[in-house]
Amino acid sequence: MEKDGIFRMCSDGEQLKRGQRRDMEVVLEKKDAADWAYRGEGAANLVLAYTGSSPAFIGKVMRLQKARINGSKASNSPTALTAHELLLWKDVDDIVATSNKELACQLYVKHVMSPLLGSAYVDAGTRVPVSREFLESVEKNVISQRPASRVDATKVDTQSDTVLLMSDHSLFPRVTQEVEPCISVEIKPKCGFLPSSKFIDEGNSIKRSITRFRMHQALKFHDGEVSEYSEYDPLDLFSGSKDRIHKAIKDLFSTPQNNFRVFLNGSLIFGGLGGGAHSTNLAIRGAFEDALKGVIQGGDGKRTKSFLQLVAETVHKSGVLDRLLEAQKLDNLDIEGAIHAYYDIISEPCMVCGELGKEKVSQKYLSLHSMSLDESLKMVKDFLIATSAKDCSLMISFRPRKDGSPGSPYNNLYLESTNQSFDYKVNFIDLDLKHLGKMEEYYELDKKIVNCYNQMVETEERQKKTTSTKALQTAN
Ligand SMILES: O=P(O)(O)O[C@@H]1[C@@H](OP(=O)(O)O)[C@H](OP(=O)(O)O)[C@H](O)[C@H](OP(=O)(O)O)[C@H]1OP(=O)(O)O
Ligand SMILES: Nc1ncnc2c1ncn2[C@@H]1O[C@H](COP(=O)(O)OP(=O)(O)OP(=O)(O)O)[C@@H](O)[C@H]1O
Ligand SMILES: [Zn+2]
Repeated sequence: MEKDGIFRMCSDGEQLKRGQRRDMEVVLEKKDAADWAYRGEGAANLVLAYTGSSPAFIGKVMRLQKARINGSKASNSPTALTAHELLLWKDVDDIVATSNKELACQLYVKHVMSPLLGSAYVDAGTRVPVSREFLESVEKNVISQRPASRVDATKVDTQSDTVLLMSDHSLFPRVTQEVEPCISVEIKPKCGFLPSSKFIDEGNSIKRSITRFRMHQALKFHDGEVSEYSEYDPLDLFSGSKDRIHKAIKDLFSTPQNNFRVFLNGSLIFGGLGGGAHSTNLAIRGAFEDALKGVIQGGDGKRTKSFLQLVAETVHKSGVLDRLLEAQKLDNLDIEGAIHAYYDIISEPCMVCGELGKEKVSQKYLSLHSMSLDESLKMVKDFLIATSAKDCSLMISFRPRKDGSPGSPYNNLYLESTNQSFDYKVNFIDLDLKHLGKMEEYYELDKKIVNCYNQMVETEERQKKTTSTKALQTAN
C-alpha cells in the first residue's frame, strides 16, 4: 500500500515518512474493527474512539471520510486537489507535491490553520492505512448508533485507504492509573462577527446587524432542519465580556442543536450524538445534573449552574476565541466580494456581474475584476481559511485537581462556587480545508439565508399590523 507522501505508523506509534524503511507497518484489518466505537459524526466525517488495549491507539480517535449515499464524497470533494486549488495553495509547504487530497487536508491544518490558531490547540493527526474490510466492518458495527438523518445521507467511504488518527480531545492523556474523571465540552461557535464589507448589496444590509447564525436559524426552521430557534448568539460568546460569554454558554445549554455537547470520560452526557439535539427540557436537565455528580461538587440543582460557570470562565480566561475570531475575520470582503475574485481565478465570466447586466454592474465590482491574479488568489484564500475557522469546533476538557497535587502541565482554573480547582486544556477540531468549488454554493446559500430572514421579518410585521388593526376595530 505505497501511497504518495502518506505517513506510516509503526507498531510502536512512531511516524515514518515516505522513502524511509517501513518495518512492521500497521494496516488496520477486519479483526481490528471491534476495537473502535462510535463517537460522533458531522456532514463529512465519522469519528470512532479506541476501546482496545494497544498502546499505539489508547487515547486516540479515528476520523473516517464519508461518501454520499449517491456515491460522491460527503464534502463534495474530488480525490485530488484541482489545478485551481493547487494554484491557490501553492505557498503551503509540500501541498503541491501531493496528489492525495486527504494528505493535502492534513498539510493545510498543519501549515495554515495551526499557525493561525496556535499549535498548542491544533492536532493535525497522523494518517494510518486501513483495509477495505476494516472500513466495511466498522460501518456495520456502528450503523445502529448513527442518527437516521446521517444514515440516509451518508455512509463510510470504503474506497479510502487511510484514516486520520488523532488524540481523543475529550480525555486527558493517561500517564498513571489516575482515576480523576474528565468532563469535556464541545462548542461549535460559528461566525462571531458582523460583516462590514462594502461589497454587501443594499438589499442585504441586514447582514450588517444580525449574525449569519441567527439568520440561518430562520432558514433551518423553514426547511425543518431545526424544530426551535436557537437562543444562542455568537456575538455574546466572542464578546470578551465575562457576563455575555456566560449568557452564551447558558443559551447553548438551553438550545444545543449541533453547537454544544458534553462528554464524561469520553461518553456523551449532553447534546446530540452525531448531529443536532432538541431544546433542553426538565428531564434532560435532571439527567445532566445527575451525571455531574462526582465531578462538580454541590447539592442537587446547583451542579449544572456551576459547570456552565466553569465553562464560561475558562472560555474567558483562555482567550482562545480571540485567535479564532481573527482567523474568521480574514473574510473581510464577504462572499459578495470574494465571489468576483473566484470567477477571475477560474477564468470564467462572472455570473454575479452577468446577472446584474452591463448597466447595473457597479464600479466596486469592476475594481475587483481588475485586480491581479495574485490579489484574487489572496482574497479567495483568505475567504476559505475564514470559512474553516467559522465551521470548526472547540473542545475544552476539565479534570478536578486534587489539593496538594504536584505541578501539572495544564492550565488551571479555580471555581469559587464549588471551591474546586480544575486542570483544563483546549483543542480545536474540524479545521478542514474548504473546497474552492463550493464558492458558488456559498454565494447561493448566503442569498437564500438573507431572503428567508427578510421574508420572515416582513411576515411578522404584516401580522403585527393586522393584529393592531383588528384591535383598533374592536375598540371602535
Ligand atoms: O454553511 P454552514 O454555516 O451551514 O456550515 C455547514 C455546517 O452546517 P451548520 O454548522 O449546521 O450550519 C455543516 O454541519 P452539519 O452537517 O449541519 O452538522 C458542515 O459542517 C458543513 O461543512 P462541510 O460540508 O462538512 O465542509 C458546513 O459548511 P461550510 O459552510 O463550512 O462549508
Ligand atoms: N479529536 C477528537 N477528539 C474527540 N472527539 C472528536 C475529535 N474529533 C472529532 N470528534 C467528535 O466527532 C464529531 C464529528 O467530528 P467532526 O466535527 O470532525 O466531523 P465533520 O464531519 O468534519 O463535521 P462538520 O459537519 O462540521 O464538517 C465531533 O462533533 C466530535 O464530537
Ligand atoms: Zn463580478
